[in-house]
Amino acid sequence: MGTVVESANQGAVNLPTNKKVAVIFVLGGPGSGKGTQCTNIVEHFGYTHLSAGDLLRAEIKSGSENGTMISNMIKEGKIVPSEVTIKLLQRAIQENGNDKFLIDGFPRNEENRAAFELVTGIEPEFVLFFDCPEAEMEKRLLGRNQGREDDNIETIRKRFNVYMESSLPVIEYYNSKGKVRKIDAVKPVGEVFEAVKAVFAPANEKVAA
Ligand SMILES: Nc1ncnc2c1ncn2[C@@H]1O[C@H](COP(=O)(O)OP(=O)(O)O)[C@@H](O)[C@H]1O
Ligand SMILES: Nc1ccn([C@@H]2O[C@H](COP(=O)(O)OP(=O)(O)O)[C@@H](O)[C@H]2O)c(=O)n1
Ligand SMILES: [Mg+2]
Repeated sequence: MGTVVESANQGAVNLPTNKKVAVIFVLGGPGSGKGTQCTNIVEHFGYTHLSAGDLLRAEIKSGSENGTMISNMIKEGKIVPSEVTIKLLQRAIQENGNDKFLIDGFPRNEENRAAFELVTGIEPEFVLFFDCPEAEMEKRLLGRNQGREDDNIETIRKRFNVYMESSLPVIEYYNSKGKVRKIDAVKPVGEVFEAVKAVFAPANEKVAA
């Protein structure tokens, strides 16, 4: 594994002192296959998968006071204020015994990125970026069938706009720091995972393929 980063413990919801965690951000457009590949990575390389979208959807279901706001933002394809999402991520990291995490779908804009760094002091080991053409992502989202309120063509278009305007710049930021591992995500699931394995295997040799 690469450098392990220690939490700076500056935020309102702190990670336990000295809890060392390695974080990989998993980014890419809506429908690029982030969740699908995270499931494979968990199985093969022992990471814990934290999907920002899943945590937000669970927060709605839990009847939280923020539920209505989160639900409205997801229906509009907008990005929820980072303090809400970061608290959910911090809690999930804190409650988990593992020390290595895939953070899927976060940071999605500059505000997410800067606030997470400030509050947790965590820098990602690297960013796994699933690069996929919009037409393929659209086809996948329309066929996803998970009953999601945002997988309709109107919201999908809004999510693509947010991705282009707000999320791609975050990927560019990490690219300029040499941290992006880009994967061609248009291929079938198994082929994409072969490319993912090539990124993870050198640092995780303890786990058999
Ligand atoms: N490489 C792939 N080829 C075809 N379909 C895929 C591929 N990867 C994922 N899918 C399907 O596309 C949809 C979106 O995948 P998902 O992993 O949920 O993407 P994301 O989390 O990036 O939105 C799902 O229905 C999934 O089964
Ligand atoms: N960092 C994040 C991640 C998701 N979200 C919200 O959750 C929605 C769904 O995110 P997701 O990651 O589950 O979506 P996919 O990229 O997996 O299709 C986004 O469109 C946003 O409305 C957010 O506000 N902030
Ligand atoms: Mg997803």
